Amino acid sequence: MEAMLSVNNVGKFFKDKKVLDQISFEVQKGEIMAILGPNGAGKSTTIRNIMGIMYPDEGTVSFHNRKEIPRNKIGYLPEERGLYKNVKVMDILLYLADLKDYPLKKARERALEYLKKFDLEGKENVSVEELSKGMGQKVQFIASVLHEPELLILDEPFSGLDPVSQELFKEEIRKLAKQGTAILLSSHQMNLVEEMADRLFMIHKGQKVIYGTMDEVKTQYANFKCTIRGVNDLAMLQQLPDVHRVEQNEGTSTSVLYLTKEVQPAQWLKSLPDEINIQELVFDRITLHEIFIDIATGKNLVVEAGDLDA
Ligand SMILES: Nc1ncnc2c1ncn2[C@@H]1O[C@H](COP(=O)(O)OP(=O)(O)OP(=O)(O)O)[C@@H](O)[C@H]1O
Repeated sequence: MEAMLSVNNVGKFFKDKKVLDQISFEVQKGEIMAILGPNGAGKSTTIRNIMGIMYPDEGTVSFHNRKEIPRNKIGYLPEERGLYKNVKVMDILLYLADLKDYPLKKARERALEYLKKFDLEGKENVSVEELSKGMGQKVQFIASVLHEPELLILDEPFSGLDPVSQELFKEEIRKLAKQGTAILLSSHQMNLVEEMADRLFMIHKGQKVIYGTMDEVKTQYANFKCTIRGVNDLAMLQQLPDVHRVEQNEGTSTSVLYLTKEVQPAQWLKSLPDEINIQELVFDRITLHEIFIDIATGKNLVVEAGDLDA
């Protein structure tokens, strides 16, 4: 795979506080790479260092192995939304495309296609201030991709979108990756990340905690869990083999049994005692959402953490 963007041992200080420490990852051509982490973990600072809004105190950022980051090859949807208010939609799109040296005729054609695709047909002469929040976000997304960037950085692209618009964005992001765009996606919506990302980098307190493909992360970090509906005694469940932790929510008859890494699913299921009350049983792995909460809170659902050497 071809690395479009390489972040190498990046460190960043704000006064005496080190907010990024030895951050290294790559974004490859045609992949969706997610950058995740709790609030204040360092995601935006990482992105700002990539975008040249600020510069790393340690380490390097390179694009196609070159230190010069060509701005016209990058598309960026920042977390802070906001386009010039008193300008027509098409005018702002063409202005931004022109800043990226993109041919205007082609930009206009692509803008009209995108407006149609995002249900904004006929809005090209509407002033940006007349758009709803979601519509404004769609226009800003269009602005970030209009010039056919090789690397697209999307900071919380789904926030504030209705489910239909989320689907449109998802579809478009997947399509761009398929066409070869390298995509760096920052999002707190774990279900969407789980669905979309090929690889992920998780940062916590400015340091790497997970880096690998979604499959590797699931296999290595997402231990199995078994959800049983049925009235059962907590102590009995806790004594079952390979049970790491049991959660029972008050007022429901559902128990979630978190299992150890070594568990053999088929053997474990066979070993369940006859007296256990099972109305429903689901056996699956913990979700990315649970992995995230585990790391952010130290809840210890994930038994081991480290590098996947992806
Ligand atoms: N301009 C700044 N001056 C001083 N400290 C800063 C500055 N920008 C960010 N920080 C600090 O750097 C750390 C990382 O912040 P950053 O905004 O990168 O986190 P984040 O992962 O993007 O969080 P969120 O999910 O809340 O957007 C935080 O401790 C934050 O307080």
